[in-house]
Amino acid sequence: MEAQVRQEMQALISKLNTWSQEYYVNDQPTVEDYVYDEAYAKLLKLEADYPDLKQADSPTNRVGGKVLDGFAKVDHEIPMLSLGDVFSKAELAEFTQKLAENVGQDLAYNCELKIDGLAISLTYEKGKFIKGSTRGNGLIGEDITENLKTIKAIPLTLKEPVSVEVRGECYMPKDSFVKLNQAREQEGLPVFANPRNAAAGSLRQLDSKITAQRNLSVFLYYVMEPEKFGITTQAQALKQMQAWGLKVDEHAHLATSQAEIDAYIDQYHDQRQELAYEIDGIVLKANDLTTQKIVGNTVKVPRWAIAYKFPPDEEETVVRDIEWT
Ligand SMILES: NC(=O)c1c(N)nc(OC2CCCC2)nc1O[C@@H]1CCC[C@@H]1O
Repeated sequence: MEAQVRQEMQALISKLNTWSQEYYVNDQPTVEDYVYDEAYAKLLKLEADYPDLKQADSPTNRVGGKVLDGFAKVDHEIPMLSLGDVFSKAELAEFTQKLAENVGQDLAYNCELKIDGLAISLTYEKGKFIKGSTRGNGLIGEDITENLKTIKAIPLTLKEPVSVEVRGECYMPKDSFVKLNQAREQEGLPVFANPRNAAAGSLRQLDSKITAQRNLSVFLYYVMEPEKFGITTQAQALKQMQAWGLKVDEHAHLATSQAEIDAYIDQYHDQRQELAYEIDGIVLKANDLTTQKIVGNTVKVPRWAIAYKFPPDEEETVVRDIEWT
């Protein structure tokens, strides 16, 4: 009997985890929501009837029971760096010009959208998600593992049993942000100023059941110790993370000229309204990881990457310029 129940549980878990990966990571669902919900309810019932048969990678483990009374601190052995900013294509060209002179050759740059969220770190041990934290001040962050486990875009188990730390951005999609603020207005609660603040507030909940309701998502953009996995470029790092089952923004583009970089900026400055999430610019990274190592970092930011920030939207400045007497 037990073996049969365990088998039924494992069948449900693998279907639910596959459907979750398709919907939340690949954004390509293959079943309707009610199919997922029915299977999830069946699994919950089985786990209630046979609690000691509950499996470790069951999706029901995503929403923990306990409410924390604080967040433990996490030491980032390798600091979580920030990014230097430029605000014009001219400044950006200066940056790439200087870097090319410094390195003695023209570089290929991996262009990525700059997701307007908050930086997080995820640690997997033999493919299992075991710890997640905020960037904090770059050296010390907060352990928010319980809250990150509720985010369905973060797989609890990778497709390969690798032990790796990855870093990325946690964000709240635009439509979730609008719905959340409408609900808060209904309840007479203060609304969030922007999706970034809403994501930060949602990740800092001591009760992970609240985080679970906030529809957060993530994009991963960094593999720690890439040489351990034979990764030699940033483009390859993104591909490898996707192969492991991690969510990576598909808008990245490898540019080999300033013209290509400028075209990428124009493309996404225009298209950003259509994106399901807010971006505040683009991030340029020297694609070759050996070059990154040679160029190195300052205390706060890498010398091999830069953020180009979009100018604030026109309508915003118009509002700001009006004398509100
Ligand atoms: N917000 C982003 O989309 C983003 C990105 N696509 N790529 C990076 O690369 C890191 C790697 C080393 C230093 C910056 N950082 C990003 O955001 C930074 C992280 C910390 C402050 C910014 O949010």
